[in-house]
Amino acid sequence: MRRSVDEHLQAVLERIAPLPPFEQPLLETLGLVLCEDVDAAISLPGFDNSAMDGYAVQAADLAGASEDDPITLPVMGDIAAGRSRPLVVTQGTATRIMTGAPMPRGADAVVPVEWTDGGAVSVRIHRQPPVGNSIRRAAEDIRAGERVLDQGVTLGPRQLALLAAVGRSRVMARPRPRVVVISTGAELREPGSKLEHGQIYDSNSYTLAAAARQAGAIVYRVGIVADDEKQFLDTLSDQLVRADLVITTGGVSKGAYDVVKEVLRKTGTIDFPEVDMQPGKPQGFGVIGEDSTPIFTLPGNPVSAYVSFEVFIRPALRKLMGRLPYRRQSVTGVLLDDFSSPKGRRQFVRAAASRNEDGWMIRTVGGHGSHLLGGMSRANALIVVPEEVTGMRSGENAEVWLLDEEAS
Ligand SMILES: Nc1nc2c(c(=O)[nH]1)N[C@H]1C(S)=C(S)[C@@H](COP(=O)(O)OP(=O)(O)OC[C@H]3O[C@@H](n4cnc5c(N)ncnc54)[C@H](O)[C@@H]3O)O[C@H]1N2
Ligand code: MOO
Repeated sequence: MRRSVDEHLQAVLERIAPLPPFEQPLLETLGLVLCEDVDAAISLPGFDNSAMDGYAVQAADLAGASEDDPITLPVMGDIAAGRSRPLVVTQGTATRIMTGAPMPRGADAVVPVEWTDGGAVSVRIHRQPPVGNSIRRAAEDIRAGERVLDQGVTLGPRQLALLAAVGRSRVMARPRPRVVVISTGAELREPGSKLEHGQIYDSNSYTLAAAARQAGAIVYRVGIVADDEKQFLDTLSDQLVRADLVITTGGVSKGAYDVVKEVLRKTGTIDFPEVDMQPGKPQGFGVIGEDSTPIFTLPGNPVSAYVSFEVFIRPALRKLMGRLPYRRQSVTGVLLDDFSSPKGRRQFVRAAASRNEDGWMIRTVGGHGSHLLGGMSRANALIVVPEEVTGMRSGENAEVWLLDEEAS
């Protein structure tokens, strides 16, 4: 089976439904999509309060106060922030007040401490405050009952600030997808262990676990499963209970030991198309197990696995989370290198994109080989070369995806 990139992406997204929302503790919802309209239960501020450390007064008592002609008032008490018993300021008196403390009845202005001698028993004031000076009014920010957040927004630090301020400890949000990452291959060893000739360290499970976590998922990196049919199936069925999505790498091309494909083909619920792209031609996607959990079987070559994540899995994760848009931010920039591209396949070329006063400048990094991790580590972008294009030259405009940017 052959598919274009767009056909395969469409086939993937058709099988993925957003996860049902549930109520979660506030901090857990960072980066998640809010699934309720939130109306404020209280006003902000909840009461008139002081914007400054100083003295609550009746402004009329200070008419004419100046450096040359200060006015002294007796200080009747102290109001710290958090005080709930109301005080009263009567004519001809002052009360010391701290920032955020409730305004005492009778007072109509706050004199900042800088306009005074700072006295605790009596205070000498050398400037006249206008009525209302340094008072933060009840409800001037948010009115009780007002709609403060609409469902569909992605929750970030600023939105969490507001939710906490109006008293919400939990909100309805679409949860993080739980993603299981499995590497297959007899040649694979854990980083930190000793390699024999012919063995390599498993990097793909780290790439994919990190990429999925960055996309907002909770990740279980299972690590390495040897090319053994029973072990692979046992691992998979063990892991399915905690997965909203499974990713495997390796074992999907035409090798004699391509276990993943051999085993999963038998389920009949997973397609193994050749997708017209480079890298990332051998793809697998379908559903597995009682809950029809989506599973991606990515090619083992490290760059192919990573590019496949960006092209297919990141959009799938964003759909599970209900987050639009599915794609990375893409920009057009000026190419600084020449390269060729296979006809009929969409090529994703590792590149370094930087911005100067003329716009985005795009330089390719490393070679085209799907095993070249050095160049990939220096890339921050992928040049997207359309199927019909067979080469690009320095000076041409190119579309790139910025790999460190969220699209908004
Ligand atoms: N005769 C053909 N051979 C290959 C074809 C083809 O069409 N005909 N396609 C090539 C392409 S394109 C790709 S991509 C790979 C896909 O291979 P598999 O998915 O079967 O993966 P493996 O054979 O297991 O591994 C390929 C390569 O990647 C290394 N690898 C695997 N897993 C990891 C890992 N977890 N961390 C780091 N590196 C890993 C593995 O050692 C191999 O070098 O097939 C081509 N062959
Ligand atoms: O298509 Mo493979 O994924 O290029 O190296």
